[in-house]
Amino acid sequence: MSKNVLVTGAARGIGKGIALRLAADGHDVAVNDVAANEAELEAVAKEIRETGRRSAAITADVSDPASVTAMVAETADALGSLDVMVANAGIAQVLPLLEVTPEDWDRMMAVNARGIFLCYQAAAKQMIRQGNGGKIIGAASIVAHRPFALLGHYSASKWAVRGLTQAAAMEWARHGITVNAYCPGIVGTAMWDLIDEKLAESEGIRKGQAIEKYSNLIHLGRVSVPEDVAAYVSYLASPDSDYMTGQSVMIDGGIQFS
Ligand SMILES: NC(=O)C1=CN([C@@H]2O[C@H](COP(=O)(O)OP(=O)(O)OC[C@H]3O[C@@H](n4cnc5c(N)ncnc54)[C@H](O)[C@@H]3O)[C@@H](O)[C@H]2O)C=CC1
Ligand SMILES: CC(=O)C(C)=O
Repeated sequence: MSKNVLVTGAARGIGKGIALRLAADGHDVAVNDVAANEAELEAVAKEIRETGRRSAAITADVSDPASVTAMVAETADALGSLDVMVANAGIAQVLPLLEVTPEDWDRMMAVNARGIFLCYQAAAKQMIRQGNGGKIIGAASIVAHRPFALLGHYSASKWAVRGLTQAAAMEWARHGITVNAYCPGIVGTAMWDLIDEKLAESEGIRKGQAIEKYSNLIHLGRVSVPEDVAAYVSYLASPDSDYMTGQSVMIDGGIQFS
């Protein structure tokens, strides 16, 4: 059955992959990103419309409460309801914990923890008003289970998502809303380009070597692509996952066992 979906951080990377997969599954999909990425976001919405599904491109900063409320209202206006929220937007920063400033910490938490919380909460309020339940899905990470050195404050923000996902699942179950998170390992996106570059700088190695080093720990033998994550989100958005809530599952090629 076709559902009305909103995916944040969908101008590129994993969010774009999820938006295109959910459209291919037969859903109508509104997409969000920051205003600076409006052109790329519009291109994703156009690509979705070309598949025959409805879409809307909504620029908003997910760390801003008023913008998130407006984004959810705009999605419900454009598509008729909000049935599935994919709170995907996130940022990363490579820095030793001894050098993380309070401002670095606050920026990380503002987008990755508060932003996910605001999206979860605004979506839940909308779904409760609609009265038909819903599915809320958030971006955590393998580092929400097993932190990576030099990604300390990023890891903390993803542990926050994992805890929030469990608490929200408990509180909103009575409204028929399930809440789950996805925990990718290493996905070849702009985010990992940046991580690789910064790790290379800090370890005095060449660009490309850091991701190579981490890739050697992946039992399935390759870095993942957004489609790997999107396939799991497709399941979370489908009725097949109706009895699953509060989970933060790793899609990591087995790197967790290294
Ligand atoms: N790439 C990876 O290896 C992994 C990524 N993740 C998580 O998956 C999610 C997506 O990551 P990628 O696609 O790799 O990153 P990316 O950097 O390629 O894309 C993230 C998108 O989110 C948008 N965004 C950032 N801040 C925003 C804000 N305040 N409001 C609205 N949009 C905002 C960016 O503009 C960008 O388009 C993130 O939450 C990330 O932490 C988790 C585990 C691994
Ligand atoms: C970006 C991220 O979450 C990892 C683990 O690389």
